[in-house]
Amino acid sequence: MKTFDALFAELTEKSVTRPEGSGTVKELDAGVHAIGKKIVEEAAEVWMAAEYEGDDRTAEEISQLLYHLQVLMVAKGLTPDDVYAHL
Ligand SMILES: N=c1c2ncn([C@@H]3O[C@H](COP(=O)(O)OP(=O)(O)OP(=O)(O)O)[C@@H](O)[C@H]3O)c2ncn1[C@@H]1O[C@H](COP(=O)(O)O)[C@@H](O)[C@H]1O
Repeated sequence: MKTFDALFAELTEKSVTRPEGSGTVKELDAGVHAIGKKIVEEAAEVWMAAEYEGDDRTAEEISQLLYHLQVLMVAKGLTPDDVYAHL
């Protein structure tokens, strides 16, 4: 089981070490515009899953949305604390 903070640490490290085959590195290289489109796409999938696909699928789609939000955070140099400050 991975937490939000553990995933963020993993993605931050990958952005620095840039390992071969990392989807995160590929997405970071695609840029903020492309990441933003993934976020919108995943948000729609969360909505559809919540309405029509049950709790497991909804949780899975939420995890994917959180992942893409974290990639955007890394791309923009934002930390979880920057976000938590607004909660
Ligand atoms: N949690 C995730 C995660 N959630 C979602 N995704 C990506 O988001 C996509 C969402 O799947 P969809 O089926 O909705 O999208 P799709 O349209 O079929 O896929 P694409 O054609 O858009 O890639 C997946 O294909 C993954 O590319 C993730 N990619 C990576 N992680 C974790 O991030 C960490 C680093 O991953 P790498 O950088 O790939 O090593 C690892 O711990 C991974 O488990």
